[in-house]
Amino acid sequence: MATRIKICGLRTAQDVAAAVACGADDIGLVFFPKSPRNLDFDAAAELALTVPLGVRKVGLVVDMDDAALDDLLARVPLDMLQLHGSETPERVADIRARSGLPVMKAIGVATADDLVGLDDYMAVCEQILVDAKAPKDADLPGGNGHTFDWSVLGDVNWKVPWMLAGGLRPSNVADAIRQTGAPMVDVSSGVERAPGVKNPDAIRDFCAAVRGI
Ligand SMILES: O=C(O)c1ccccc1N[C@@H]1O[C@H](COP(=O)(O)O)[C@@H](O)[C@H]1O
Repeated sequence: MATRIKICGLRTAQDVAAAVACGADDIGLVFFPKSPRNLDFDAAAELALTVPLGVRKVGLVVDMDDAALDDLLARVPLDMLQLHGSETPERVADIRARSGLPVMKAIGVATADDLVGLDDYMAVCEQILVDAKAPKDADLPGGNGHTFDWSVLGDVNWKVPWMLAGGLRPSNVADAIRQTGAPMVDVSSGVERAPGVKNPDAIRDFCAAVRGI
């Protein structure tokens, strides 16, 4: 089966067109004010109109409260939520019920210890995203371009579909897939020319590297 590709942090119609032209399956819209990829809800609603049917629009949120979440869902047509904060399994279940959308929970990984609570999350969400754990002093909990030791994923008994993220780039994504067997990959900073500014050539190279496996 073809590896599913998500390109995250798209901010313009040109970004969307580049990702779609290269065969991206999912596009990520970031709703986190500290991020250089942040979108306000009006801009996201407009951008969503440019995404063809069949390409999944994933809304990335970080510990968003119910009021903001309700507002987001009322204004932007999303197909999935990516929870990239410190949401507990109970909060993930709440958001899933409240939103009625499939939910992907991000887990930050540095060592195998970070995977200890994984079963509790797999019980309450449709999909898991494994990302590099952000450094303690980082402004962002993801989107930092850091990789992690992929070998720690070797012993995981996956009970839901999973996606690999964290420092993926055109030059390492094929190795990452070969080493981990990831069925889905996600990239943000690895296909940018500057924080929040996507590079269409890098998006093309990334997708070609994935499809070339
Ligand atoms: O991209 C962001 O700005 C971001 C902000 C807050 C949380 C997560 C964010 N991005 C996600 O982080 C991973 C890894 O990104 P990168 O490829 O290492 O830059 C990815 O899942 C993004 O969706």
